[in-house]
Amino acid sequence: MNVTGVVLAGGKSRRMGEDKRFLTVGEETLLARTTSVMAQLFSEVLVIIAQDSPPLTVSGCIVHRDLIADCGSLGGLYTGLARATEPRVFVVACDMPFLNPDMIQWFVDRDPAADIVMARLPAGLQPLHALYSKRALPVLERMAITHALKIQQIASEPSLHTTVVLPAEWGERDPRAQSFQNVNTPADLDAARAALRNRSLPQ
Ligand SMILES: Nc1nc2c(ncn2[C@@H]2O[C@H](COP(=O)(O)OP(=O)(O)OP(=O)(O)O)[C@@H](O)[C@H]2O)c(=O)[nH]1
Repeated sequence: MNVTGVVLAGGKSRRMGEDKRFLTVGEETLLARTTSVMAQLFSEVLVIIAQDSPPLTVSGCIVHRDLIADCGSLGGLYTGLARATEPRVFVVACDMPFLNPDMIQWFVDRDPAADIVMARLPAGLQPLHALYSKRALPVLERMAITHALKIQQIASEPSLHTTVVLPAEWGERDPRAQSFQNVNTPADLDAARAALRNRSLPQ
């Protein structure tokens, strides 16, 4: 479908206090959960790690190091987009325990003419469950150079066509917005594990 899947996995996990990628939710680590959903959808899946990260191997994925250092998730997105062999990428964070393949597919199909497809949540735009075309690369590069690292700001870039998906649209598919949740703290991790246990209970 001319889209590369990108999983950002180069964060410092400061709020968690230990490397989030290898914490388990259910049977699998967060990194294995996210990459296995992406591998169901995309024939090329890239995992982007920090420049100073120890080596990492992820089954079925190609691992790249950040091309630019110290630019946080924006640097990871830039690297994924630059390294992708397809003209567009769908990017997620490695700490999203409830990625939904149908929802991702729906985002990918939502507006083939757009340079960016991003959800608006009640708290604001969610740039790490989003589609980007390579046309966004020069803008991301400029943002990195000027250290304007809030990826959401790309949505108001006049040279790019951004489609914002509103809660009224995605909410039909995922009323609890679980697709967009990420795990930052030990309390978030406990909540994700509890949500998974509740899901597996017979209704
Ligand atoms: N490749 C890459 N990914 C990053 C970088 N910084 C953050 N990420 C990823 O971007 C996503 C969101 O990161 P955050 O949760 O905001 O940051 P974090 O560093 O993981 O956690 P904190 O240290 O608690 O802020 C996660 O998937 C991170 O692994 C980076 O410098 N490079």
